[in-house]
This record gives sequence, structure tokens and C-alpha cells, in this order.
Amino acid sequence: MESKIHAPAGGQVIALNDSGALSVPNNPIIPYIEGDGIGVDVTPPMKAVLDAAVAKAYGGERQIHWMEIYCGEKATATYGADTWLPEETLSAVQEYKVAIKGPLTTPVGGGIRSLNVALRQQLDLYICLRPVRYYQGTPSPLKQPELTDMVIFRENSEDIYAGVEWQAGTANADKVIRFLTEQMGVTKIRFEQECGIGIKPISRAGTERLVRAAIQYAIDNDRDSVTLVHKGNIMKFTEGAFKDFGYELAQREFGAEPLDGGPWCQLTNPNTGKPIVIKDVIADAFLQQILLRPAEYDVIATMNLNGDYISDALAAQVGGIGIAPGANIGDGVALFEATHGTAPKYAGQDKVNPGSLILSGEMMLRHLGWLEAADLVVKGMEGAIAAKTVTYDFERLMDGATLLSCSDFGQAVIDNM
Ligand SMILES: NC(=O)C1=CN([C@@H]2O[C@H](COP(=O)(O)OP(=O)(O)OC[C@H]3O[C@@H](n4cnc5c(N)ncnc54)[C@H](OP(=O)(O)O)[C@@H]3O)[C@@H](O)[C@H]2O)C=CC1
Ligand SMILES: O=C(O)CCC(=O)C(=O)O
Ligand SMILES: [Mg+2]
Repeated sequence: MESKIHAPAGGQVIALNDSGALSVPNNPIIPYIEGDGIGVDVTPPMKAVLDAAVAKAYGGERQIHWMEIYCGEKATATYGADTWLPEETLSAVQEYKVAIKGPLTTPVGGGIRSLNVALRQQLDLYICLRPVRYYQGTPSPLKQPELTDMVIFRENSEDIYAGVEWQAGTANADKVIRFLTEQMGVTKIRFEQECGIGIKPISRAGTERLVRAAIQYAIDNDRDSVTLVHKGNIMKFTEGAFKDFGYELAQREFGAEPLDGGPWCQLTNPNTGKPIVIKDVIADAFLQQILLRPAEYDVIATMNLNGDYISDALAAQVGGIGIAPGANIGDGVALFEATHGTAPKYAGQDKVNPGSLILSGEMMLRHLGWLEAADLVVKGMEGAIAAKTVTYDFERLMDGATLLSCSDFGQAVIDNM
């Protein structure tokens, strides 16, 4: 197949040094996927804000060289009707090591399976990292939204989310059901006919690499606790095993000691000498407590589906998914992405909040080690929100706010840097 990706002249590939850390040139090539739906709205302001922040921070010494790669509807328009995720898109993310994407459509029920999940699985981006913090002035349903300050580590490769499932009424679904009832002694499938079946894989290896990253993040960023969120009282060998694997890892690799006989345990941060508590909470109780006692939670480690629900619930506490950023991270490769979807009813209207993708870009700048530029993006966001110059999602909840379009909000962020 003819290549549709054109590496920009003057840009360089990010390398990995001997210790596996990124070696970032002043002119890195960053691949981006525009995204479906509102991708066309939020991607240009994200690029403009990052370019402005880098220019201001480094006076022209550093510059991102953007390179478009394709996935979703734009891939079908570029490569042909059935090509949703071209092989060269996967290779580009792998080769260039740091990339960013807009949202991609997943039809409910039939049709293509999630391209977002496919990207995470095929590139083994096993951490979905979603920090949740409050920006002063953001409209929130909470009385004290500033108490919500959490960092979600969502396992990205396993769980019921991995897509191992069979449709009701198919020969394969019947075959799995017959195996379960005839060979495994299962008597708990209430309706064996016309029954869809899904499988929930949760492994020790998959849990350990996620929880290890969460604890290391807590150490590196001086956080107080890591909470394992699960429904292990019901799903004992999957969600319950996640909890057990997590505690075991904390004790074995980080020297955590049981508190009051366990299962909670505590380790000492080698950088600060301060304690970090490793604890767990059952998922339904957690969803109540993040509203009632958010200050008790800090770093969160959880499985794929719980992490999906928790991301949007926590985002709502601090302004909504319009400003909730995220990243999919593997060993040596990272793909930054907004938490929200394609919001098709707003597509192409220059209306929605580009804050989620802009702040995903801010995470990307930090990942590159370009901290001064990242700080400018935060300053610009804080300034635009404090001045009440905001998009429709905030404006409808704020008194005396000025309604801006998506692109004008991007400009407001730049003006406030
Ligand atoms: N990572 C990804 O690429 C993701 C993709 N998706 C996919 O996106 C499609 C649509 O999913 P859906 O469930 O509707 O979820 P969406 O996140 O696309 O939209 C739900 C609602 O959230 C609000 N919203 C979303 N984005 C913004 C924004 N940038 N600014 C302001 N408000 C925003 C809007 O609320 P309101 O109506 O109140 O204005 C919108 O109607 C599906 O195909 C889904 O699979 C979903 C999630 C993540
Ligand atoms: O892939 C999708 O369509 C949805 C993904 C999603 O909601 C998420 O990762 O938060
Ligand atoms: Mg989601």
C-alpha cells in the first residue's frame, strides 16, 4: 500500500537513550490523529496552543514538527473504505514514540470494534493515565471541588473491555455456553438460549505492571496514597485477584508493611521519607466517597471498565469531560488522548471545549521534559477560565461568562500565557 504519511522536513525522530529514557531533540516529529466527530474542532486549537507555548517558552529554539497519521473515518477516506487502522499508523506511533490523538467513533452493537481500544492493545499501551484536578473558577456540582485531586491509573489491556465476547444466538456463543454447562459444571447461566457471553481476563502480570507504575508515580510525585478500586467481593477471581496481586506487589517490590494486620499496607517514600498508604475500596462505595470525601483519595489504580466509569465521574466533579486530559502509556511509547468521545451532535460546529485535548497536550509536553512550555499551557488555561471566557459547556453553568467558540477558546488560552 502506498504510504500516506509524510515526515515533515526539518523534524527529527525522538530517540531512546541507553537507560530507556526519551532523548528529545529540539525539533521532534510528533504524529497526530485528528479524530472523528469533534476531532476536526479540537485538534487545530490543541496544536496552536502547544506551538504558542513552545515558541514563548524557548524563543524559537525548540519547535514541534507535526506529522498527520490516520485512523478512523479519515483513514477510510485516505486509504480506502475498509482501512480504519492502517498498519503504518501503528508503525509511526511506535517509531516516533510520542503521539497525540483526537477521539474516534465506536458504533454501539455491531460494526467495528473500538479503534481506541485497538490502538491501546496493538501498541501495548497498558496504562491509561488520567489526572483529575480543579481549575479555579470551573463550574462544578461540588461545594469544594478543589478537594478533588486524583490521578487515575486505569489498566488498558485486559478486563471485559478487551472484547472477548460472542453474540447471542451465534454458534460460537452456544459452543461456549455448552462448554461451561456440560464440561465446567456451570449452573448459574439464567437463560442459556439467545445469551451473549463475555470473558473477563485479569492477570497477575497485567495487574502488576499497572500497579507498579501507579506506586512509582506516587513515589516520584510525593503523593500520599494509592487506592486499588475493585468489585472483588463479587468477582473474586478477577477483581478480587486484582486487589490481592496489587497488595502483594506493593509488599514484594516496594517493601510495604501491613497496617494493623492488613490488608492495607504502607511504604516509605525513598525520596521524601514520608509514608505512602496502599489501600483498597470496593467500586460502588468508591463512587459515593469521591463525592462525599474526595480528599481521602489520591492515586487510583483500577481495571479497565471501572477506570472508564471513574474517569467520567471524576471529570464531572471538576468541570466535565470537556477539560479532562489523558494518556495511554506503554514501555517507551505514549499516545496522548482526550477523555471524551466524538460528540457527533457538535461535530464541525467550532463549539465544544478543546480543553481536554489541550491538557492532554500539556501532559505530552511534560512527558517530553518541556516543563516550561507545559507550565505556560496551564497558565493559559487558568487565565482563560478565571476571566470567564469559556466554551458553551462552562458558560451555561457560570454567571457572567463570555461564550467563546472552540477556536476562540484556544486563542484565549494563548492570550493568557
Ligand atoms: N477515546 C475516545 O476516542 C472515545 C471515544 N468515544 C466514542 O465517541 C462516540 C460518542 O460517545 P458519547 O458516549 O456520546 O460520549 P462523548 O464524550 O462523545 O459525548 C458525551 C457528551 O459529553 C459532552 N462532551 C464531550 N466532549 C465534549 C467537549 N469537548 N466539550 C464539551 N462537552 C463535551 C457533551 O455533553 P452535552 O451534551 O451535555 O453538551 C456530549 O454530548 C462513541 O462512538 C464513543 O464510542 C467515547 C469516549 C472516548
Ligand atoms: O473506545 C471507545 O469508543 C470508548 C472508550 C472510552 O470511553 C474511554 O476510553 O474512556
Ligand atoms: Mg470513557
